[in-house]
Amino acid sequence: MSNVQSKAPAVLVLEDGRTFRGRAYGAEGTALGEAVFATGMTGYQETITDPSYARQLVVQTAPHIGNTGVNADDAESRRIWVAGYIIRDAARRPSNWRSEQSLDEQLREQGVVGIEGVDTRAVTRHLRERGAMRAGIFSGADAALTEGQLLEQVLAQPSMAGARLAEEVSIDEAYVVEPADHGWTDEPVATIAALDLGIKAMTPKHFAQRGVRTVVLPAGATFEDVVAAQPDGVFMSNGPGDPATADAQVDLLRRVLDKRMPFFGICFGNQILGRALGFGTYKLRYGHRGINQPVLDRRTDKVEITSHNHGFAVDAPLGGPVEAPAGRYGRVEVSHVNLNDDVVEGLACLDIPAFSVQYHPEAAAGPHDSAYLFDRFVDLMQAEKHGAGDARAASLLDASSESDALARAASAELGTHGSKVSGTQSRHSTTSLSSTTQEEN
Ligand SMILES: NC(=O)CC[C@H](N)C(=O)O
Repeated sequence: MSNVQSKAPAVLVLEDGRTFRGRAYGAEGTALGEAVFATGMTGYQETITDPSYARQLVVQTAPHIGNTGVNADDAESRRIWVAGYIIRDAARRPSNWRSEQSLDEQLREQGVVGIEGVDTRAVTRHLRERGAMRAGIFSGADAALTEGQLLEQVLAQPSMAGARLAEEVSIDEAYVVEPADHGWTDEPVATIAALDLGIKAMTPKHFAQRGVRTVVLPAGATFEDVVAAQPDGVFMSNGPGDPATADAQVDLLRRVLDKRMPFFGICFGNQILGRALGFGTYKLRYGHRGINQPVLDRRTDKVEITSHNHGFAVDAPLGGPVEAPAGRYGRVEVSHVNLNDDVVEGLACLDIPAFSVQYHPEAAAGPHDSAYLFDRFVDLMQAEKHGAGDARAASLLDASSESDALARAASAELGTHGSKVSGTQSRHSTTSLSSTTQEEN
């Protein structure tokens, strides 16, 4: 097997000077990016092909990687996007009936530098304490330089804060995903314009399975492009980089909201809605990346186990509804909260048809608990189309008056949860939703 031959030395260098030695995995050379850890026990192929990981060196906490190989169906986009890959034990031999290639081969083919044989638990603990940071993987001849020289390269790269990357991973030409492509046999129920900021393939699939046509537009699409798709609703996807740089998309979304077009956003899309409504965003210390994050839907009081990949979050108040700081969109409330650290995981507007979540209802990989959000968007578009928008707003209002009570009940229960660890990432650690942490992840 090709990965058995690959034993050149490799080193991971973090920006604070800590180094970890291992062996080359995938392509040999240099990879620079932000070191982050992902806790999913499955789904490595979906992880590496998620465009939101652009310019990141991903540490997998699952110790065995590559066991089931890779195949064309499970890729979430057209290529691998992680800038580098850090693992403990590489499978010597993929074993699965769906496997078409080994992961090691595919990383080589696409020129992605990795490192194996690293104590990924130690790397993860370090990043958890010190925060995600700039790093480099150097293998083969590149690993022969002195640690000082390698560190210099690590420090010469820009940091993730301030990075504008969505345009780099997006498409050049619009395309359409038809419901019929995914088994829908009736007439389409709606059309949406979806801004590809790093969209995952599973997202339009979810829409298609509900009868929705998705017109996927490049990240730089204008309001006129959106209108030309004649959409019943607008969607903004997940994507890499710092949401503070997404001014063009924030402006576009404001025009969408001004026209009262129904809106749904996922991850980067949630951060853009947050900004359009007038909230700020901030960088989390180490972020949420994995497939087992507990999130409370405050409208239903249900806890979902969810898929995450974000390093930034919206800075919005966790209490009841507030007037959107931007002034012209009425009231908004935090609809979803992460139960590990109180980070804002969703926003719901009460007076306009718009909502979003910070996590990944499309899963891929991950649990399917949150797929109801796609149904919620279809319902929202139908309600607007049939002039039932006011009734919808009223029903949201009812739900929101319940949500304080729900949050209090959740808080009482969480009080017995016994948190002990340093460092929540949230700006809201003193609020009523308790101060639990990310210990279990
Ligand atoms: N998956 C995403 O959309 C991530 C959004 C943003 N790049 C963040 O890290 O928070």
